[in-house]
This record gives sequence, C-alpha cells and structure tokens, in this order.
Amino acid sequence: MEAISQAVASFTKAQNILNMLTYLNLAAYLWPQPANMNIKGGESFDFLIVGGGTAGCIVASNLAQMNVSVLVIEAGCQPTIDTEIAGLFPLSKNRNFDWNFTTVEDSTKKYHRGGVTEVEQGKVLGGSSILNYMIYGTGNCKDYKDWANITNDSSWTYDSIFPLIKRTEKVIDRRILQSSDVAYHGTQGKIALKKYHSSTNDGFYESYKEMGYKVLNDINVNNPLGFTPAYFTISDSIRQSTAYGFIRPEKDNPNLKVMYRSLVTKVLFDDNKRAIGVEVLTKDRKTITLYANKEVIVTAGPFKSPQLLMLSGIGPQEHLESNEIEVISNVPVGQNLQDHPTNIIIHKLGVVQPVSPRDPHQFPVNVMDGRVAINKCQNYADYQVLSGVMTNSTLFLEICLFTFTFTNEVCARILEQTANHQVHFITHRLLYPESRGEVRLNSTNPEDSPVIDPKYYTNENDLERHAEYIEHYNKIVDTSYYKRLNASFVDPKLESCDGLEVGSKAYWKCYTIGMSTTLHDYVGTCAMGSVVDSKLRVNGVKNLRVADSSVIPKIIGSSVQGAVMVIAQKVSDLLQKEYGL
Ligand SMILES: Cc1cc2nc3c(=O)[nH]c(=O)nc-3n(C[C@H](O)[C@H](O)[C@H](O)COP(=O)(O)OP(=O)(O)OC[C@H]3O[C@@H](n4cnc5c(N)ncnc54)[C@H](O)[C@@H]3O)c2cc1C
Repeated sequence: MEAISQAVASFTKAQNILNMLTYLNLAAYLWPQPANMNIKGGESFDFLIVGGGTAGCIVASNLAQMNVSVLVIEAGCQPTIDTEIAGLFPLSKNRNFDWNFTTVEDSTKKYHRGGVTEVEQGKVLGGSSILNYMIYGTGNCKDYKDWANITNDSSWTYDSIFPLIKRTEKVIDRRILQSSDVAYHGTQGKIALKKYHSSTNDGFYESYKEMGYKVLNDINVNNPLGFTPAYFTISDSIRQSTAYGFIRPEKDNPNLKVMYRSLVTKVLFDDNKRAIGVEVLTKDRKTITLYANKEVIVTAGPFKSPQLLMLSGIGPQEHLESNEIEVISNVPVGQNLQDHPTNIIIHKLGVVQPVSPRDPHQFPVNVMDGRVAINKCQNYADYQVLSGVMTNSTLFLEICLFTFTFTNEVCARILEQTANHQVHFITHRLLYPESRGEVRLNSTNPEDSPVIDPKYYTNENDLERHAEYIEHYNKIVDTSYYKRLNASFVDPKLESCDGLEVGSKAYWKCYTIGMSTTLHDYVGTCAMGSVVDSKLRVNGVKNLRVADSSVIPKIIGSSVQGAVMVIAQKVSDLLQKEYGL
C-alpha cells in the first residue's frame, strides 16, 4: 500500500503543476480568440454549432471555409499546452476540462472507486479528442452496411463514406506509405496518423502467429483480422485533436467565431417547430439568446446532446412530461446508449526491468492492435485487443488507479504479484455488445449532469461471449514465446471469484465482470434511424441536426473517433449541398 500512497501523491503533484500551467494559458495564441465580449444577445449567425468538440471542430472549420458565418458555442476553455503533449494523457483525468460525469451505481464496477464508472468527456475546444487515448480506427464494411440498413440510406455504406475517411486522414507512417495498404487511407487530410514500431513486441507477434492469427502491416477493409501496431492520432509528439487539425488553421478566419465557457441551455423553436436559435448561459452567467439564419447543429457529445434535446422538448414523451417539459417531438432520445465493454488482463513477464524513465512526448506503451473472430471465415472481428509491455510499475499504477479507476486493493494485489517485472497490459473489448443503456435527465437544470446508465452486460449474451473471448485470448500463455519468458496470467484475486478454479468457465465469467472497465466509446443516444434521419436532421422538427457520436446507431468494430470524424465530414457535405454553399 505504500506504493499506492506514493503513486497517488506523485500523480496529484503532477496534476497540480499542470493546473498551474493551465492558468497561464500558454497555448492561447494557437486558438481563435474568445468572441464572448463581442457577442451580444440577439445576434444571428448562419450556423450555430453547439459544442466545439471532436465533431464540432470539423463542422465549424468546414463551414467557415464556405463563406457563411459560424458561431461555435463551447462550454469549456481553450486547450491547454499540456493536453497537446501526447504522453501526458493520463494526467488529463478529472481536471477542469473534463465534465467529470459518473454512471449510476453499477454492479459491474464493484472493484472500481465508488462502485461506478467515472465517465470522462472533454469540456474544452476539441472536446474528447483533447483527452482521449489517441487510438484511431474507423470500423469495417459491416459497420457501415449496418448503418445503411438501419437508415435505409446507401450513402452510409463504406464505399460511399470512404472519400470522407480519406479526406480526414493524413497517414505519416513510412511503412504504410510504402505499401499497398496506403490505398485504404488518406495521406493529405488534417488528422496525422502514426504507428509505433518496436522490437519489444516481436515476441508477441510470434505468439500471435503461433495461435494462427495474421500479423499485418495494417488492419483495413482488405485485411480486417489480425495483429498490427495500433494507429495513433499523434505526430511529432503532438496530439492531433480536431481542434489542432481543423480549427487552428482557421483561427483567423473572420467567418468563424468561438464563445468559450458558454453553456447552451435550450434550443429555441418557432410555432412551426423550426429551430431558430439557442439560449446560452455565458461565462459571466448572463442568459442570452442567439439566432441561426440557417440551422442549429448540435455536436455536444453522447451525454450532453441528448440532455440538451430533452431540455428543449425533444425526447421520450413520458420522461419529458414527468419533468414538466413541453413535448415538441416524441422521439427516443437518450435510449440506445452503447459502449464496448472492456476488460483488463495482466500477464507477468519473466523479465526483470530496471525502471525506465518515461518520455512525456511518447505514448507510454507501444500498443499492438488485434482483431479476432472466433469463426475464421468471418470478415469482421468479435473482439479487439489493445496491448503492450509496461516496463514501469509507476505507470502501471497510474493507469490502474486513475485511468481505469480500479480500487487500491485490486491494483495493489496485481502490483504485489508483478513487482519489478515487466507486464503485458491488455485491454480486451467486446466489439458488438447487445446490451443497451440510457441517458436521462437528472433535473431540468442544464448545469446538472445527466443520469448515465450504461447497463453493461444486462444482456446475458454479452457476458457469455465476452468471458468466452477472454478465455480464447488468454491461450496466448501456452505459446512458445510466453514459455521462454516464463510469463503467466496474473489473478487479481477478486473476492467474488473466491473458490472458483482459475481458468474455469465460471472463473472467466466472474473475472469478466470484476475486471470490466471502459475506454469511453459511448455512442447511440440520438441515433440515426430513430432520433435523427439519415441526413442527421432531428425527427419532428426543422432546421436542427445532431452530428456527433450520439447519432451512431450501432457501435462499430473498433475505436470510435474515426467514425465521429466521418459523421462530421458528412454533415458538412450535406449542408454544403442543401444550401448551395
Ligand atoms: C478518456 C477518453 C478516451 C478515449 N479514447 C479513445 C481512443 O483512444 N480512440 C477513439 O477512437 N476514441 C476514444 N474515445 C472516444 C472518442 O474520443 C469520442 O467518441 C469522441 O471524441 C466523441 O466526439 P463528440 O464530438 O461526439 O463529443 P466531444 O468530443 O466530447 O465534444 C462535445 C463538446 O460539446 C461541448 N458541450 C457539451 N454540451 C454543451 C453545451 N450544452 N453547450 C456548449 N458546449 C457543450 C463539450 O464541452 C465538448 O467540447 C475516448 C474518449 C474519452 C473521453
């Protein structure tokens, strides 16, 4: 426990130093200057963008280049300098640019601080692309075929959206650029993508080959299954947030204005249910009204977009009426919440390693990305494994305690068993969960957090499948490389699994729940096909769209930020066409 106290103390100290840096706002020159002082209530803009997050920055930048006036209203601040340094991402948690949400009490989070999931979400220009883990993926053909089927709109198939992926990406990885895999990526976009190649991982790739999996230069629609170095939204050690990639180059564009620390509290409608503007609680706590000549675009993320719609009268009738909100459109806002249930697995490697110093400019682990299908004829994965070697127990504790918020006891028990050894740190995700959670209003106060209930594993199949897949992956401990390393699975000795034989089916089920966590891939709460149509227009009203992670109707088979960027590019094209811009 002494190691835990030390880790907590050094983590807190580092965060305090960074918080002091935040006040100096050293990176302010990179971003649009705050328009707060110049904007008075009653003003109008062609487009109002609610939330300058991952999607909002792309939409705002695209529209501003089309010669229309665009106002981004962002609840958070300008990005601080430390958020740009890729390796500092674990320190972003619980800072003032995180909404600091928590889920309802959750029986799958018994071994987490507070018995809940701490849900991080960016409250800053760039949104969650400022504090995410920078792993990049766009899903596979099946994902977009599912979206096209749900919306009955073939413009969502992979072939149709590939130009949007290509337009966003700027692959800078030399091995991809020199291979035929480059055909599946963009090289001229605004989000630079890099892979970390490291000989440390060679033995693991040997193990994967021995298990019958492909080791690939790249995972893409041509080669959807196998293991490869993960893509990161990092270039020259700098996080490639959408604020950095899309807004920074437009910072002096007179068409683009940004209000910071300003919370949109309501979308306003005329008698014909046409969205005409928004009500805003400004930084100095004045309530003002701003108008949209053309449309209001909501890009406030998977929790705040549904909350704002419900506060504005768009949502499930019964829930709105119970909150005494006048119903403008009765649609299932807040339902259909999805995330990839994620599990942590630790393998102790028989390699003793002196603590290696950390380089804040590098992602702290060389991550391998694996996509595995149980049925080898299937062309999409059932589970994804993101893993890498940790050579530093301080880093392990930081990730265990703060990133994944396991209890001190669980982290200490793992540490005891792995002291001074390298560990293979594995995150194992169920890619296609069937459970559906929900987001509800806590109250009619827009400053309150919404109620978040992910309902992980409430569909029995999810638990059965995830436990089976974890057992399936864990067979890696029988490979020659693992034997040579004298490597072994670390049992976290969860009280709820007492008496179960390690490796038995019952054990894996118990383990799956006990060690479950999240990588924050929340989607689906204003889903296409039910809340919005395939052109992202909110059903039952006019001139209002939602265009962020919340419109994803079915979660994709990879990390989600690439798909969020696709959605933002798509809505920009739709607006350009519809308004002849
Ligand atoms: C900690 C973390 C790690 C992650 N890691 C990865 C990863 O490695 N790879 C990956 O692909 N995905 C990852 N994700 C998920 C991915 O980052 C998100 O899915 C994506 O960024 C969501 O984009 P968005 O535009 O929907 O919302 P956001 O980017 O969250 O943007 C919403 C914006 O709206 C603002 N806002 C909200 N309400 C209001 C309001 N009422 N008024 C004004 N402004 C408002 C917010 O402050 C925010 O800036 C991670 C997410 C988190 C939180």
